[in-house]
Amino acid sequence: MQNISLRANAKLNLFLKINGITNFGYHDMTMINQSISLYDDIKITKNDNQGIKIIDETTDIEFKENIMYKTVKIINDKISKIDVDIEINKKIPMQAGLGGGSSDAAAVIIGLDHIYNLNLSDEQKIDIAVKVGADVPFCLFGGTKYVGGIGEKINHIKSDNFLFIIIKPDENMPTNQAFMLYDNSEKIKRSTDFLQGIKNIDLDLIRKNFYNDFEPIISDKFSIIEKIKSDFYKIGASFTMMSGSGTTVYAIFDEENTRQRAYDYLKNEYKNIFLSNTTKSGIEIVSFS
Ligand SMILES: C[C@](O)(CO)[C@H](O)COP(=O)(O)OP(=O)(O)OC[C@H]1O[C@@H](n2ccc(N)nc2=O)[C@H](O)[C@@H]1O
Ligand SMILES: Nc1ncnc2c1ncn2[C@@H]1O[C@H](COP(=O)(O)OP(=O)(O)OP(=O)(O)O)[C@@H](O)[C@H]1O
Repeated sequence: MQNISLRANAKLNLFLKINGITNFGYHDMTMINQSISLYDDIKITKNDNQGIKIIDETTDIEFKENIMYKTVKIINDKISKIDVDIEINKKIPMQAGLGGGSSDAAAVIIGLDHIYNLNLSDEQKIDIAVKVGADVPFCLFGGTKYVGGIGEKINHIKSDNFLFIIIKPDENMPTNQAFMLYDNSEKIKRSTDFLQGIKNIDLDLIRKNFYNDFEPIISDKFSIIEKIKSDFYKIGASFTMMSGSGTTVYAIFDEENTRQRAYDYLKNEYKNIFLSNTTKSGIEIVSFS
């Protein structure tokens, strides 16, 4: 195999609780994550001993700063010599709580495993993934997952197919700063007890019990979060919440008609607005040769 094209799907956090700080400074989390049909296109092509090249005309990220470069380097240094050109067409908004960079990294792990016949086990993939970023293990699998630890404990759960609208406001929120704001804030006591034994995620459960510990803190900083939520509810959303460390806000709609009407209306006010559905995996292989 000489090349492989993949879709790296974004994620939404349907539920996010921060349990505390671990010994090495990262946070222990309880999350329910969902991969969605908003994706970056990635093409990996073997080159002839030309090293690692990232071809990206869609962002200003310096190529050695790209999370995909870091990912290839880990595999190159620990597992097998890698010489590839990686082309990316970036469509997932950045610093958004959508796990875009993490999904690109996961696509690189899966793509290299295929074209270099590395035969990596799930454990080996997770091991590489967690070195790159806390959200990368989830992105390797995607679908609907109960995620624990700093992001490396992944368990499958069933869920409905949800109809989303996603709005990314102009404001950005770097993840490390969001955790710092959380650490310095007054904590709201929350419980994850109700999650014990849950086998199926449906809209009713989400509406009654789900929350995101980052939401009140990031909403305090950016009033646009509450404005988007209020606009979503006014136009018929069944549930709306901020994703991850922000600033993206998503809404779930019961009916396709209501969602389409809401989208047609809200797109006049918000330029980064996306219709999106659930996907069963985080990374999809489109073609190879
Ligand atoms: C907020 C979430 O996006 C929710 O899905 C993730 O927990 C964050 O995952 P991520 O962006 O892949 O995180 P990383 O790139 O590994 O880390 C960015 C920064 O977030 C903080 N961080 C991240 C994950 C975690 N469990 N505890 C942390 O404290 C660390 O300060 C780190 O420097
Ligand atoms: N391939 C990439 N895609 C996106 N960001 C990248 C990439 N490589 C490096 N980065 C850097 O990582 C930063 C944020 O990454 P990303 O978009 O994954 O975060 P996010 O949207 O906050 O997601 P989350 O908080 O859910 O992990 C960007 O500002 C950018 O500088």
